[in-house]
Formats: sequence, C-alpha cells, structure tokens
Amino acid sequence: MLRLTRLNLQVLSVTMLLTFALIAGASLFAARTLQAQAAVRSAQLLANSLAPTLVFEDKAAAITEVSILSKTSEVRAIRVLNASAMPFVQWPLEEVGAWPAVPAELAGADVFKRRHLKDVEVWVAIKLKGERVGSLYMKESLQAVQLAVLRMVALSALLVALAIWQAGRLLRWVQRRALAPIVELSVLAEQVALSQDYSRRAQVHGPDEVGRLSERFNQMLERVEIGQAELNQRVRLEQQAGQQFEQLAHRDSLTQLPNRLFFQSTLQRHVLQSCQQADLMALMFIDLDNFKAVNDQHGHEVGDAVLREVASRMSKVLRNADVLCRLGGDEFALILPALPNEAVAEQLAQRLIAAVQEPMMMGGHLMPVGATIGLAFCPTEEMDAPHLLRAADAAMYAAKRAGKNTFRRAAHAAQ
Ligand SMILES: Nc1nc2c(ncn2[C@@H]2O[C@H](COP(=O)(O)OP(=O)(O)OP(=O)(O)O)[C@@H](O)[C@H]2O)c(=O)[nH]1
Repeated sequence: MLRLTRLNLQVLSVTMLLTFALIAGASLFAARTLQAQAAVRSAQLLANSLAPTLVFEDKAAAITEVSILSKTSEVRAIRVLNASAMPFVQWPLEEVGAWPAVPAELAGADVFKRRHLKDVEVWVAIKLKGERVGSLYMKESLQAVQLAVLRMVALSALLVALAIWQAGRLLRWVQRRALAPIVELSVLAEQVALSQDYSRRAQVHGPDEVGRLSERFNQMLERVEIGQAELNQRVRLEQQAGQQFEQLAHRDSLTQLPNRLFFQSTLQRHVLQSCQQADLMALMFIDLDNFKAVNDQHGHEVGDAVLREVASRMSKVLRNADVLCRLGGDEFALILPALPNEAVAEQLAQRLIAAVQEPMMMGGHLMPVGATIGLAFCPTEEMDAPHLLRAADAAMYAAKRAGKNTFRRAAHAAQ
C-alpha cells in the first residue's frame, strides 16, 4: 500500500471512529432520556387514575389500574402509598426486597425521578383537586432500550468498518491514478541516473502540476544531453589533438618514419623482452654512403628527396614486426625482434644494401648513395640497449672502414 494511502486511511479511520463513538454515545443518552420521560408520563397518567381509588380506599380498582400499567414490559415495580405514606397497593404483589423511601425532594414537587445505569425510578405525587392523597413509585428498566441502542451501534460499527475498507480501496485506486505519473517520473529519473542516457524523455500526461513537472524534467534532460554532447565533442577533439601531438613527437617529419625518441623507448622495450624470454633480436645501425656529396652537388632539397626514397626502399624489404627509425641526418636504425636465427638478419642487411644501391635518378642525375650497416644481436652479444646500440654503431664504422656498401656484425667488428 502506498504510504500516502495508508496515512489517508489512518486519518479517515480515526475520524470515522471518533464520529461513530460520539453518535453512539449521543444516541444512547437520547434513548435513555426519552424512555425516562415516557416513564414519567406513564406514572403521571397512572397517578391520575389512582387518585379516586385512594380517596375511596378502593384497593381492587387500584390493583386493576396498576396491573394495566404493569403489563408494560419495562415496568419492574409499582408501589402506591396513601396520604399517610402507608403502602396501599403494590406490584408485584410479593415483596421484592426493600422499597425505597419517598425522597424528600417530592415534598416540594409533583414529580421526582432518579436515573441509574440500568433503570429509572419515578415518584409522582397523587393529587385530587389539588390535594395530595398519596404518592406513586414506579421503577422502569432501561435495559431494553440500551440493548436496542447497542444493537444499532454494533450494526453501525459493522457498516463503518465496511465503509473504511471500501474507502481504503477507493483511496488506493484514486491515489494510484493520481500518483502514477510521479512514480513514472521517479522511475525514469533513476534509470537515467544509472544509464546516463539523457536522450530519454518523460511522458507529459496533462497540463496539471505533474504535467508541468514532467515538462521541466524533460527540459532539464535536454540541457544535460546538449551539455554532454558538447563535452564529449571537446573530449574527442582533445583526444585527437593528443594523438596528433603524440604522433608528431614520435615521427620524423621528413621520412614519416619513427624518430630517435620513439626508437629509444622501443629498443629498450624489445631488449628487455628479448633478455627475459631469451628471444633473439637484432639491431642494425644504417648510415648512408656519400650523402654529403648529394647535398653538395644537387642541393639540400634533392638530399631530402634521397632520404625519403631511401626510407621508402628500405621499408619495402622489411618484415611487419621490424621497426625502422630515422635517427637524424643520414642515419637510420632498424630493430628486428623475434628472429628465428642470426642468418635471417644478415640476409636482410644484404637486401637493404641492395635496395639502397639500386640506381636512383633525381632530376636526371644518378645519386651515388649506398648504405653501410652495423649489426648486433641480443641477448647473444649484448644484454642492454646502450651496449647494443654502441656495438651496432661500432660494427657500422667497421663496415665503413671495410669499404662501405656492406655490413658488419658486432662480433666481427674488429675484422
Ligand atoms: N638534405 C639533408 N641533409 C642532411 C640532413 N641532415 C643532415 N644532412 C646532411 O647529411 C650529411 C651527412 O654527412 P656524412 O654522413 O658525414 O657524409 P657522407 O657523405 O654520408 O659520409 P660517409 O658516411 O662517410 O659516406 C651532411 O652534409 C649533413 O649536412 C637533412 O635532413 N637533409
């Protein structure tokens, strides 16, 4: 049951029960008062009838009069006293315990009544032509009327319970209908918070307060959605800018090969991996031959074109995993990870030299460039990046000394 329904029902129940208790109390009081008044009237009528019988001391007639009234089911006792307050007639005829004394209040009044919980006692002065000739005592039970009222109260209680039960059902139904849009809205808010999907919208049920609340909620979602889209766009642009910057920082702008910065970190990583996994790798230090002559004879721009062409030719003979970098000037480095054996690297060095040596025409002139390579292995020859680089560099110089356009292994660098 909804909390609001329960609260409403509690307030309704308390109100109805209070009202019911007040009405029941008032009904009981009114019924008792009416019966007491009726008892007084009956006693007065009887007193009028009894007056002559007292004057003429006609007990038989008095008994007849008394017995007529005694037939009323609520009458419990009747006693008639003469002017000297001596018993004249009574009903029932047998003694019914002690009779109450005539109250002093009757001396100054014609009627006196005393109401108790279960009955009412009435004293009436019996007069004839204004002269008191006796007094009448009558006791009438209030139980029958009280019982009738209690029955009515019980029936009413049943009806009140039924009404509360029915009201509860009605309240629940009405509030479900009235609160459905709010419940819907709160479910949507929860889903949006969990899924971060700000494209969702609440259904607007009508132009009332809840409808306006739904509209405001939708407007808020729309603003958040726009803000989110702008933020995503900004993040994307910043990521792209970051990636571009990263690329620029690691790329040689002339040949588009990875630069020295990239080479250093990559070599470090491969050497570590090679040493840890005893996986053969090689490093080639490549220096172009006669490149200064190209610059000197044909200009710096032709020199740049030669560098690009050499980078392109060498890239074409490499395996996918090999990493060719331009270290600067006419110096290149090549990382060869995961080699099956040393011969593969040596064959590759020869292929690289042959590729660079292929005739290269620039502006109608043959470029006299070649490539000299120093080759070092890890972990068989060196086990850290700086030593491996130094070994490859030394091997390259050995190859230069040996006449260029050739390669030397670090192990044979002295030869
Ligand atoms: N065009 C061009 N030239 C460059 C660039 N960087 C360096 N150089 C030049 O490249 C040349 C390299 O000189 P060296 O390696 O000593 O000359 P080399 O003729 O190759 O000598 P060997 O290696 O002994 O054959 C120098 O003239 C530099 O000025 C560049 O980015 N573009």
